Order: sequence, then C-alpha cells, then structure tokens
Amino acid sequence: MDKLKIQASGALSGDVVISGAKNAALPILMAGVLAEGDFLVSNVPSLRDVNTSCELLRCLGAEVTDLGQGQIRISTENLNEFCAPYDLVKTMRASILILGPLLARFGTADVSLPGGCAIGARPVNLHLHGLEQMGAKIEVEEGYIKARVDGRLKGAHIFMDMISVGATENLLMAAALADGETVIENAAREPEVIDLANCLIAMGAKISGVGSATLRIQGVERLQGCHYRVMPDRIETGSFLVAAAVTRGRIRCLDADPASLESVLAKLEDAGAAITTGKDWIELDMQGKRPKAVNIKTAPYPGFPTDMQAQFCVLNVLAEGNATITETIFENRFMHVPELIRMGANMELEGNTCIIHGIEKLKGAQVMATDLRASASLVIAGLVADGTTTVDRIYHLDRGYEHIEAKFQGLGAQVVRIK
Ligand SMILES: CC(=O)N[C@H]1[C@@H](OP(=O)(O)OP(=O)(O)OC[C@H]2O[C@@H](n3ccc(=O)[nH]c3=O)[C@H](O)[C@@H]2O)O[C@H](CO)[C@@H](O)[C@@H]1O
Ligand SMILES: C=C(OP(=O)(O)O)C(=O)O
Repeated sequence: MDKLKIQASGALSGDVVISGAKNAALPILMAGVLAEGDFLVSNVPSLRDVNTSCELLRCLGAEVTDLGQGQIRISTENLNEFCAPYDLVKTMRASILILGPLLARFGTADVSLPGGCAIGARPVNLHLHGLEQMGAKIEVEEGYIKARVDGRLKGAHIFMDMISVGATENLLMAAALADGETVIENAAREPEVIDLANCLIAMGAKISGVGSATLRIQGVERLQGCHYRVMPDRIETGSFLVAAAVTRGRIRCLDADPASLESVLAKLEDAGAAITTGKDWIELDMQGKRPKAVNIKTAPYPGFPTDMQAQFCVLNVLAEGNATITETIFENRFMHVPELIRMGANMELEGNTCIIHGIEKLKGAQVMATDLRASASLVIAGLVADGTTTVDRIYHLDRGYEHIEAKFQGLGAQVVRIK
C-alpha cells in the first residue's frame, strides 16, 4: 500500500494549480445518466472517486471515454442496466447519487445501501423520503435500495428536515425530469450544488432559485448532453492555503474560485494571513509569522466547511494561543486528533469540540487516518514536524487530491510517495 513520506519543509512558496472539484465532478458525472446525446465534462480531476464513478456508469452500460486532459465524454445510448452494485458503492458513498438520475429517466434503480463510514453513520433517509414524495415506491431488500416508479416521477413540495448536500443533489436531478414542478425547501447551498444546477440548466433543465435555500424545478421531458466545465476544488484550495499558513509561507493558488471560500479566507485572515484575490486566484502570505489561534464551528454553506475542519485543527495545533473547534455536521470527524497527539499536539476532545493549545513544533511520526481530510491534515502536520512523518493508507488521499505529492513538491515541500 502506498505511503507518503514527509520531511520538515520550511516555508512553502510558489504557485499551485487547483484541480476541478471532486464534490462537483461526482454528481455531474452521475447527471450524465439524465442526458440524451453526448455529454462532455471538462476540468474533471484524476481521482480514485472519479474512476469509481466512471466504472459505475460503465457497469450500467453507458459509454464513458476518458479523452485525457481532464475531459470525459459520456453517452447513455446503450445504458441498459439499473443496478449500482455493493462492490462499487462500498468504495464511494457518492454512488448513491446515481439513484435519482436512474429513477427519473428509466423508472427503476437498485442501488446498494451505502453503509456508515469513518466520519459518521451518514444515513440516506432524506434522499429516499424526497423520492417517495415524488411518487417512487422504495423498498430496502438484501442491502439494496429498490426504487420504482410507474411512468414519470411527479413534481412535489419537499421540505428537507436538515440540510443535506447529497439529498439536495439527488432530488434536484430527479426533479429535472419529473412531471410538473418540484420545490425543494431548506436545500443545501454549497457551491457544488450550484455547479450541478448550472450543469443541469445547460442540459435544458428549468431551475430557479439556484444558490438559495429554495429550489424550484419545472420538470422537462428530456435533457440533452452538453459541454460543462467543473468548478475549481475549494477544499483542495483551502488545504494548500492552510499548509502555506502553518509553514509561514507565501503561495498563490491558480484556477481557484475565491468566491466559494469566503468563510475559510476570513479565518485565515483572522489567523494573521495577508490574503489577496483575483477573479481566479488567491494569494496567501504569512510574512514569516506564526499563525494565531482561531475558533471554528462547522456549518452548512455559507458557514465554515466540515471538509476544512481537520486542516484548521493542525493550524491551531501550531498557532499562538488556544482555540476550540466544534464539528456540527458529522458525529465522528476527529480521527486526526489522536494521530496529531502522537506527533506531540496539545489537544483534547470534549464531545463534538476539540480544545487546542498551540505549541511551536511537532515531532515526526508514523501516522495514518481513516478518512480523506484527516489524512490531508496529517500531511500538513508532517511539513512542520521535526524529522520524518510517514502517512499510511493514502488511498484516502487519492480519493480527493489530484497529484498531491507533485503539487506539494512544486511548492518546495519534501513529500514523496513510497510504493
Ligand atoms: C461527495 C460529496 O459531495 N461529499 C460532501 C457531502 O457529503 P454528503 O452529501 O454525504 O453530506 P450531507 O450534506 O448529506 O450530510 C450532512 C449531514 O446530514 C446527515 N444526513 C444526510 C442525508 C440524509 O439522508 N440523512 C442525514 O441524516 C448526514 O449524516 C450528515 O450528518 O457534503 C458534506 C457536508 O458538506 C461534505 O462533508 C462531503 O465532502
Ligand atoms: C467527506 C468527503 O467526501 P465523501 O462525501 O465523498 O466521503 C470529503 O470530500 O471530505
């Protein structure tokens, strides 16, 4: 199994080109099921989850061609299978996003029920309830969600009990081909939901309220393939910015989207970073200073993203002062904490809050994490730890960070992959 070996690296400096967003690319690839004719997606990051999505589409009978340079072409002309098998779903929870599109276009879908995962139980009740409100008959048998609808799904007024990115995306895709109007209230407003909505609109969907908590979808009978470019990855961007901040460096993220990162940039400024932005770039300069501690509470967008929580734990571990980090989205998203403590961090957990007392230095260690962002936080910690840090189980990182070691090397970091 591959590992990353990280040496204390000094201040990061230089430019890093940001990839397309994993969390936008995955639903957009699934939306390919809705479209007739060729669908071309560009700025798709080369990631394990993207490969899994392509494999899933292929196993349904879709033709998926990797044209290189981040371009993927999907044709659903020969799609004739309607089952997302356990073997694929177990490696990528986002496979659940195939449910809405399959049901809306073909009236039938069997999707393995995703299990819990390292960060929490992650139920899919909101996805299923919304589809039932649209007329689907759903049963769970032998670990599979079996969803059927006679004719088309019907427009419905759906109030989401809690804000869910995935449920909003599944229902948005389903509603695009439903008969009549669907209103989704208390919808997630994450930039990736907006990116998916814009892609559906480019396919011919009629959606208003994009970016707000109330989405109105006037169902259409057919959607057509289009060319859509995936938005930049705001979490990858934020991860590099935090790495630069803890190493007291100065970097520029290119092909980025500053507008999608406001809460993160505000916290970096509170930590003492000078942030400058252009239309598609962000520069962070710590001017050689140690970051100051910043309190964080995760929340749905436009609040502070849970996917940046682990990275900000590391920032606080090395910051001047004390901080609390409260996780409100997932019930078990502090797997990095015991590993950071093994590296010398002074932090403790109290329920869903982590209390952190900043120290000057960490010590290198062999560490591992059981989820994507926790793993990223350990890589960042390794950059400022004395000696060598080895991060194990990096298949988690390969789910979400394209060419991670090459990008860090480009900023002067000593990060190598050991096969
Ligand atoms: C592929 C992708 O885009 N993943 C992101 C997506 O995950 P995902 O879409 O799975 O996250 P959700 O927004 O759905 O989850 C938010 C909360 O709602 C709960 N919930 C969700 C659905 C449901 O039917 N019932 C229920 O109780 C979840 O357990 C969690 O506690 O949004 C999360 C929150 O921003 C991010 O951390 C993930 O990186
Ligand atoms: C939790 C994440 O992803 P997923 O929903 O795919 O597990 C993430 O990207 O941090």
